[in-house]
Amino acid sequence: MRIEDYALVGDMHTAALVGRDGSVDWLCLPRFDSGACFAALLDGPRAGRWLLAPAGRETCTGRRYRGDTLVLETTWDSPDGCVRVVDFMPARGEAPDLVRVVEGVRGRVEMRTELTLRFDYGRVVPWLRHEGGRLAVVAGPDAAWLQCPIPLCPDKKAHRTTAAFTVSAGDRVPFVLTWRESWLPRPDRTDAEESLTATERMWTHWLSDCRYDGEYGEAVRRSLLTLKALTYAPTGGLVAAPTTSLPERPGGTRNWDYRYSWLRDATFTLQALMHAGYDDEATAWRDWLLRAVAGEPADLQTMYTLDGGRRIPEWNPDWLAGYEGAQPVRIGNAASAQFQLDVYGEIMDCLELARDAGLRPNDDAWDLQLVLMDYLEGAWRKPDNGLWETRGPRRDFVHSKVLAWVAADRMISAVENHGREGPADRWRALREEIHRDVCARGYDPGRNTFTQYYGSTGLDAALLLIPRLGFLPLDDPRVAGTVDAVRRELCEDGFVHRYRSGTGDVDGLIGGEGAFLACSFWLADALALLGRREEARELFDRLLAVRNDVGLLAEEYDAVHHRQLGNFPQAYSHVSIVNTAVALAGDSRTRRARGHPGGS
Ligand SMILES: OC[C@H]1O[C@H](O[C@H]2O[C@H](CO)[C@@H](O)[C@H](O)[C@H]2O)[C@H](O)[C@@H](O)[C@@H]1O
Repeated sequence: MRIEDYALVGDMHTAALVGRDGSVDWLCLPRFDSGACFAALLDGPRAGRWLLAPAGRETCTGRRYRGDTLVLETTWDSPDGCVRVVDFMPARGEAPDLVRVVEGVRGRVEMRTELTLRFDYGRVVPWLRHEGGRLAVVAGPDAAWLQCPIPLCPDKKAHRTTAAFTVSAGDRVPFVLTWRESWLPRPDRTDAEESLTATERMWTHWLSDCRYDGEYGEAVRRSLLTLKALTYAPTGGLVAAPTTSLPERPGGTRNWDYRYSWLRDATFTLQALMHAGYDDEATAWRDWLLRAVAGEPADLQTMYTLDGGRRIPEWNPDWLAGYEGAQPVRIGNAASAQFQLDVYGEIMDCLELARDAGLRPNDDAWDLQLVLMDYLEGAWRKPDNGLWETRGPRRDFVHSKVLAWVAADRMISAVENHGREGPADRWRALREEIHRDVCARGYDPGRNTFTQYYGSTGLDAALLLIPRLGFLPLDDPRVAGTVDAVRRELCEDGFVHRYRSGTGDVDGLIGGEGAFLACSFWLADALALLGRREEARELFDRLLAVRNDVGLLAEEYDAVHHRQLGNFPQAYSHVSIVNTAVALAGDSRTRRARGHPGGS
């Protein structure tokens, strides 16, 4: 399956990817960052999957989400008959369920199912047994239970279960797979039909609070649902994506684990949620942030586990061949130990935005900001790994320094506009100093553009954020100059690359990558802010057209082969859909671009 052949179902603790062939090829249980029990995505069926489809048929003829929900309908239609599989994960009760209901629509259709559970990312082959009218699949700490009304044929040698059955028009055949710790008694039975009604109602109800009513409603609503699905309900933490190691170039090595909560990605998400009227979710994330980053400011991480934990060691499950052979597969993420200067600015920006939007105040926020700002005053000159998490030498990335400016600017704003107490004059002087430094060392007057890092002539799509961040007034020629330079030098068929990659000079990684979708949306935002709305709209429409048939986007796009690349679905990309749609609607809650305090 291509990456865009998958759709997402989830229960806000974890999520599954369902292919157009009716196979669930990715599912980590019990939460996003647990071991996968279906890892076929990264190694084919032997690593675990659950196929449920008409016998002898490959891909479906159509699929869609039911209305504004995460209930997926996959349909196979042929002259002989029509059948639908309805997939969803009910809101988490005592144990996670994946429910699949086969609906006979027309005629008679021969169906088959094949359930291959492999715990720990395909490594652990469990035992199968029948217990209490259900199939039990057990190994080590994991147990899964399958409940269905048809006879199953466990293949004890191959350690998988198959079944063949026929559905006629009007038939409904429910399957429920439930996970539980192996030492606990078997879970209560789940009523598939009741769960279906409740799940539909839950998503529809959640989305009914959406305040966006612009022309891009369908794309915004699907993106909001996706972001909600990527949020870990117990803590408010958000995964960057529910997958690991979907390559940023076919067969390449840029394969990363995104099942963690990045401060940067989540900050953008907070903006999107607030734009759409989801203040409760935004508050939950703000409070997650304050818990996660409490501690020594020098120990601030760029990403945390879903509950705010800090240890995310990176390792390779070498038994997995990788998506279409892309090696290595990575679990964990070594970028968690990097120094990324921009994160401080993103935190300050996000907390100030929360104040501007009138989110319920949190007493700890300002104390934390004071401590972080103290640290930043001494640290902003240090080279860092940048927002792209380069694994090459640390540099003085211009975007990182701009974000240090943002940190000072938002602290001053909190004093000036929200009555917070702090050394505003000192911060004003710092803001001025950073501004001067960036304009002197990070700007190429010959080409009228900011550059990627001090001393480099390369460009960086992160510079597209300059207008939105308010670092310079919108009519400053350096702003349009930078936007046009990025467009000229980093675009491929209209899609924006993060920077020129491939040689290892910047990021220490050999081999290029696709166009980065979030950056492409940032170009649309920048054009809109510069008043070039038609260009912005045209680009936005092109980007929306790249979404798959159920409205989902990965991290990157291969503009040559027209394929999605990288982890999927990616919060960064969906956040960008919401933020750009709001920018195009000219929503007043889209702050920024308000000037250039602290420099010229
Ligand atoms: O390209 C190298 C880096 O790629 C990943 O980082 C990217 O994803 C993050 C999560 O969405 C995002 O915050 C960051 O800006 C992106 O560059 C990967 O996680 C890194 O380990 C890797 O070095």
